[in-house]
Amino acid sequence: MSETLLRVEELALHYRTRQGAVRAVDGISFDVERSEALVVLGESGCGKSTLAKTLMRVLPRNVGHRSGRIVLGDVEVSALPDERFRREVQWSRMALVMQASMNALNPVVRVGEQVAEPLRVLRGWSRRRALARAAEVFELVGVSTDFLARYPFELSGGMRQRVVLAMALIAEPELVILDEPTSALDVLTQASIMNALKRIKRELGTSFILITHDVATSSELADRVALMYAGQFVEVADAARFFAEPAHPYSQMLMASVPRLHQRLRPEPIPGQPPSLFDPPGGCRFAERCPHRFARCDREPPALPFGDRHRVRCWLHADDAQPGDDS
Ligand SMILES: Nc1ncnc2c1ncn2[C@@H]1O[C@H](COP(=O)(O)OP(=O)(O)OP(=O)(O)O)[C@@H](O)[C@H]1O
Repeated sequence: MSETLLRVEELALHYRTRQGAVRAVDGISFDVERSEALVVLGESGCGKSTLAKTLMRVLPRNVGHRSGRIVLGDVEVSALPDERFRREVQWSRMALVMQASMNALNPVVRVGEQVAEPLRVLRGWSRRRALARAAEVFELVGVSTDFLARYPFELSGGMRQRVVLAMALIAEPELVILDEPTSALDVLTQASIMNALKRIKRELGTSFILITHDVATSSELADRVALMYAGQFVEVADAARFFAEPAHPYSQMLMASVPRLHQRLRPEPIPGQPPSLFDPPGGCRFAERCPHRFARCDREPPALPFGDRHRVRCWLHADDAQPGDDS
């Protein structure tokens, strides 16, 4: 039986800047089940990293508005004070592999020690016990235990990325958030890391939120897909359904823009640019670029239910809305 691990309701995070508020995450709701991988797709700047950082509470100082509920298991983690969140949730129940974190390993500390560190800090384990556990996790992510005593500069990019993944997994969190974990790597290394993630999901029952702009790689792991646009999720659906029959016009155009082998039609780029997050348009945020725009798009569409666990933020899918309808 499936069981909800993470429930996010109306999450919003705006940054304060001299030019005004940047509405990087603006009313996002979704859930993730145990042992499920949700892939968050979206163009650069749409708010994907901000979503990850908001969930994990690793935010810069210039946070303006923050609201919404985050429930992990049966704990409303968004209501916990920082200190309790750090002690009880961060890294132990929910871990984050930040964008480019493989380049942020400490250059003067052996990688085994770095991976073992969270167990020493969070659980007070001895160095020896923590290193023994680090060796197990190295095997899980496909790094030979011979590498435990090496320094980061002695490892390839792919190996460093696996080490960072091991660090996220060491305390056996129920949820791991990965922000563009393979974008700097070659395709074979990407595929091998995706396979390791699939195995971990199956064997440990870990849930993943994988953030990426790479449709092809993400399809390997995805059970569900959320497509983000200008701070909002425009569609959330089962992966098979999303890839075969995307419902939102942006999803359809995104899928048509992905080059495929054996495809007769040429991939079509999406014309135009996403709106500014300083002052996003009042109606549908995709309307400017949408070939199906009609009068109702001047009003902001809600995330409309469209079958089981499928939501689409588009008036075309409101039962009573049709193109040509001026209401
Ligand atoms: N600390 C900050 N202060 C102000 N604005 C910020 C800050 N961090 C990010 N932004 C802005 O918030 C928006 C969302 O950024 P974010 O990094 O979350 O997007 P992204 O989808 O992860 O992009 P990418 O794929 O390029 O990393 C962008 O307009 C970005 O310029």
